[in-house]
Amino acid sequence: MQTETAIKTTHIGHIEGIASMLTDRVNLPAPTTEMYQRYKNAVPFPHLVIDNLFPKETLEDMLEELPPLTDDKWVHDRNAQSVKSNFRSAVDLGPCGYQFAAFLNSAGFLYLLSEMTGIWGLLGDPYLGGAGYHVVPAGGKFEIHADRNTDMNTGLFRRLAMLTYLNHDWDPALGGQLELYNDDATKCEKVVEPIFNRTLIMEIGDKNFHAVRPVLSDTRSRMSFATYYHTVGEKDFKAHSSIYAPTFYQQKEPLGRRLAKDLLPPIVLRALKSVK
Ligand SMILES: O=C(O)CCC(=O)C(=O)O
Ligand SMILES: [Fe+2]
Repeated sequence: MQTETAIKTTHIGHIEGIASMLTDRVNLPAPTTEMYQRYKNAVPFPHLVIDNLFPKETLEDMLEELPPLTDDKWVHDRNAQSVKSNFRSAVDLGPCGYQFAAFLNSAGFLYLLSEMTGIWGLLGDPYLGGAGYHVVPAGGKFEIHADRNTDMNTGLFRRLAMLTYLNHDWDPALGGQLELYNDDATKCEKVVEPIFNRTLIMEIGDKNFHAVRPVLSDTRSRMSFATYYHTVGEKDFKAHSSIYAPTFYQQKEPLGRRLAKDLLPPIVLRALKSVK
C-alpha cells in the first residue's frame, strides 16, 4: 500500500502528488498545495469552485444516457423547503454515470480531495445516499440550509459535498445560482453560477449555510451530479438531518398568518383552516 509520503514525492512535470496519477481523469488549475490554501481561506466557509475539472466528454456522455423525468428511476422531492428530483438508486445509473461514480469513490480521487481540503481518511459513498443526479426543475429551489451531517446508510460523518453542474449555456437570467451564506444565514457572501463542468467542493458544517435560488426558466431544469465524502464520526458527534435557517430568513408567509400560528390555540387554527 502506498503511504502519504510516497504519494507526495511523486512528480510529473510541475504536477505533484496524487494529481500526477490522475492527469487523464482530472484537470486542476493549480497544484494541490495551492488548492488547499484556496479551500482553507475561502469565504464564507471552506470551499473550492473548479471549472473543467473533468473531461467534458465524460459529462456529456452522462447527460445523454439520462432518462426523462417521467421515468420511475427518479424520486421527486417536493416540500416547502426544496423542490428537486434524485435518482432512486446508484444501481440505476447508466454505464457512463456508473464509471463516473466509481471514479469519484476511488482511492485516487479520495486522496486528491484530502490533499485539497486537509481532511484525511475520507470515505466516499458508493451507494450515493442522497447524492447522484440532482435535478431542480423549472420553478424549483432549495431554501437556506446546512447539510445533514450523517450518511443515513452507514452512520458515517459527512464532511464534504461535491457538486458538478451539468448545465450547458446556462444564463444567469435562468436563476438556480448556489448561494453561500455567513454563519448565521443572514447574508449571502458568494454566488456560484451552475454552469456546465463547474465543480463545487464545500465543507459540511452546522453553520455552513447555502441555498439554491429559484430556477426561473419555464422549460429548463438545473442539473448536477452530487457526491458526499465522510470520515468516521468523532466521539461527541451528534447526527442531525438538514438544518434550515430560521424561518424569518426564508420566504415569508403573510404576517397575519404567522401571528395567528403563534398566538391562536391549535383547535382554533384547525377550525379556521377547515373553512378556507
Ligand atoms: O445544487 C447545489 O448547488 C446545492 C445543493 C444542495 O445544497 C444540497 O443538495 O444539499
Ligand atoms: Fe446542501
